[in-house]
Amino acid sequence: MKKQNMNRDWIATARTLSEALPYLQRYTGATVVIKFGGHAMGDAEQMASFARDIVLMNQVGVHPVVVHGGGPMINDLLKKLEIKSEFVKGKRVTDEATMEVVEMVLSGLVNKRIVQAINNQGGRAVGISGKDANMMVCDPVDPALGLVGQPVEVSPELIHQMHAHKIIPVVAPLGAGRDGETFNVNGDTAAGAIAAALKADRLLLLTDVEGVKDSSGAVVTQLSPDQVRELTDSGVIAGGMIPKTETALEAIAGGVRAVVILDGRAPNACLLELFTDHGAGSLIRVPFEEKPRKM
Ligand SMILES: Nc1ncnc2c1ncn2[C@@H]1O[C@H](COP(=O)(O)OP(=O)(O)O)[C@@H](O)[C@H]1O
Ligand SMILES: CC(=O)N[C@@H](CCC(=O)OP(=O)(O)O)C(=O)O
Repeated sequence: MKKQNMNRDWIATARTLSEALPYLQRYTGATVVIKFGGHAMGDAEQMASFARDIVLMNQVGVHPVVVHGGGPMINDLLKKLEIKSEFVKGKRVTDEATMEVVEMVLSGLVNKRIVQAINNQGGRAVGISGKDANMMVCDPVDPALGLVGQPVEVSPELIHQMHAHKIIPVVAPLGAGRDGETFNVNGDTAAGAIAAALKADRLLLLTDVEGVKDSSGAVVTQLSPDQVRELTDSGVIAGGMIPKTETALEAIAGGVRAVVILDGRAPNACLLELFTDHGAGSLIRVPFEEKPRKM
């Protein structure tokens, strides 16, 4: 690279850092829940990049909570074990044999991989599931789905304690039943319920598309709950995007300030969203008189 170009890069980097100041100030002390979906996890490098963003966020005073998925990893192990699995409206029909695999993969493999990635970047992450300290108590969603749980009581105390001890919680989406059962909870649903219990400032749903797309395929950068309902009713929001936008609406109704659906595979997606003028993905919140979304 020519010396002149290198200087230009450094100047751009310094400008980005300088422009981050108001955002750093805005998010100091804020609680940000990040749902890290199985499709967003990618390879070791993407995992390391995600972990670095989380550690940086924490370093500048944000209280992050990572809630993860792991659907593709559960599918892989079920396939190896020759256990058939099917989904109804985005939720896995979960019998006892499937539940054992789900817990093994989510609380074991996936949770520990994320914890280790964050700790490798200098963070202090501890892995838990919604069962720990009875944090997320669930009822069955529908008898036809077996052990799929709907969170009915989320107690944020354990997470507050972890933050007070400068620990980054990494939460596997499993719930405790009232009769000692273990429930499989959709990762988006779990993240929304936890974000609502914490009255989080932001819920970031990391997925494998740039954001919510309209009928022409363009990403909509800002949406009100009413616009989300219109896009769902007209069938533009479909498939795996439905649980995400449903989660967004429920989280907002539950006291979360705003929800962003963004591409977790994009480098530094979380930092771009929180700390730059650009933002990323689709921001969903109740509209109020304010300057337009940063873009
Ligand atoms: N209007 C829409 N805008 C964006 N994506 C949509 C839309 N409708 C459906 N989708 C689909 O939703 C998918 C995201 O859901 P999913 O694959 O379940 O994500 P994850 O595994 O990250 O939880 C996208 O890859 C896309 O195919
Ligand atoms: C009830 C239900 O469907 N649970 C999900 C939990 C994992 C998940 O949500 O993973 P992603 O976020 O990667 O899709 C499942 O069994 O696949």
